[in-house]
Amino acid sequence: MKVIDAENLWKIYNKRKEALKGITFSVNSGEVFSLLGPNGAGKTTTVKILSCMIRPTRGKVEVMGYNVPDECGKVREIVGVVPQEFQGFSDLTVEENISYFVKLYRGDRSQVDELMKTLGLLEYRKVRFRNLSGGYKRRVAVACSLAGDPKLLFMDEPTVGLDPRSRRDVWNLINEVKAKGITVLLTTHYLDEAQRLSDRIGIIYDGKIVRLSSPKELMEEFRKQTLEEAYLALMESLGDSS
Ligand SMILES: Nc1ncnc2c1ncn2[C@@H]1O[C@H](COP(=O)(O)OP(=O)(O)OP(=O)(O)O)[C@@H](O)[C@H]1O
Repeated sequence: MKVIDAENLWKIYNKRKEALKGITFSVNSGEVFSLLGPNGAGKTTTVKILSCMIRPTRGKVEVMGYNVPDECGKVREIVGVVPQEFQGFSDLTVEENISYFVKLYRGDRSQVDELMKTLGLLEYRKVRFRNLSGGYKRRVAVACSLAGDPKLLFMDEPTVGLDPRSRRDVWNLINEVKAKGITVLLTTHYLDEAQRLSDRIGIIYDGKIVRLSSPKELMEEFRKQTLEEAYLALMESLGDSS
C-alpha cells in the first residue's frame, strides 16, 4: 500500500523560484525512505508539502489516501514530524514536555511513561529540557512526534550535530519506530546513515528526482562499495561537485 503518492509535484516560490519541477515518487507502507540531494535541491520543500506545512503549486499529492492540501486536517492527525530544530519547552522537564504533546492528542497518562521508556528517557524525566544534551533533546523530539500514534513519521536531518554514539542511538530509534510498522521519511546528508537505514532512496537534484532505488541498486549501478561513493559518482555524472 502506498503511504505517500506524489505525482508531477511543483513548487514555485514567489511566482519565480522553481524549487520543485514536477517530481513523482511514492513511499510504501512500513518502509524507511530517504530523500537525498545537495543543498537547495528541494528536499525540505518536499517534506513541508507532504506534512501540510506549505501548499504545492500544482501536482497530485496523497498521504495515506488523503489529498494534500484539501484534506490536511486528516493528514495532520496521522503524521508525526521531527523538525530539524525541535524547540521543546525549555523550562519544562522531559516528562512535562512529552505530557504536553500526549494531552494535545488526547492520549492518556500511561502513554507518557511508555514513550519515556521506549526512548530511554525514564531516568531523565525530571530534567529540564534546556539542560539536556543534543542527543537527548532529539529523543524528546522523537517522543513528542510519536505522541499521536502516527502512521507516518517525517524526520528532517535527525542526526545533525550529534556525536557518533548519539547518532547510533537515533539509528536504533528509527529501527524501533519501523518495527512498530510506522513508515518513515527521512532527509539526510549523511550517506552512511541513509545506506544503513533506508529501504529505498529518492535523489533530488535541482528540483527533479534523478534516481529512485534501493541503496544497493545505486551502489551496483556505479559499482561502488558505499552509497556515498555511488552518490558522488552520480553527482559527478550530473556535472555537480557538491
Ligand atoms: N520560502 C522560500 N522562498 C523562496 N525560495 C525558497 C523558499 N524556501 C526554499 N526556497 C528555495 O527553494 C530551493 C529548495 O530549497 P529546499 O530548502 O527545499 O532545499 P533542500 O534540498 O532542503 O536544501 P538543504 O539540503 O540545504 O536543506 C532553494 O533554492 C531555496 O533557496
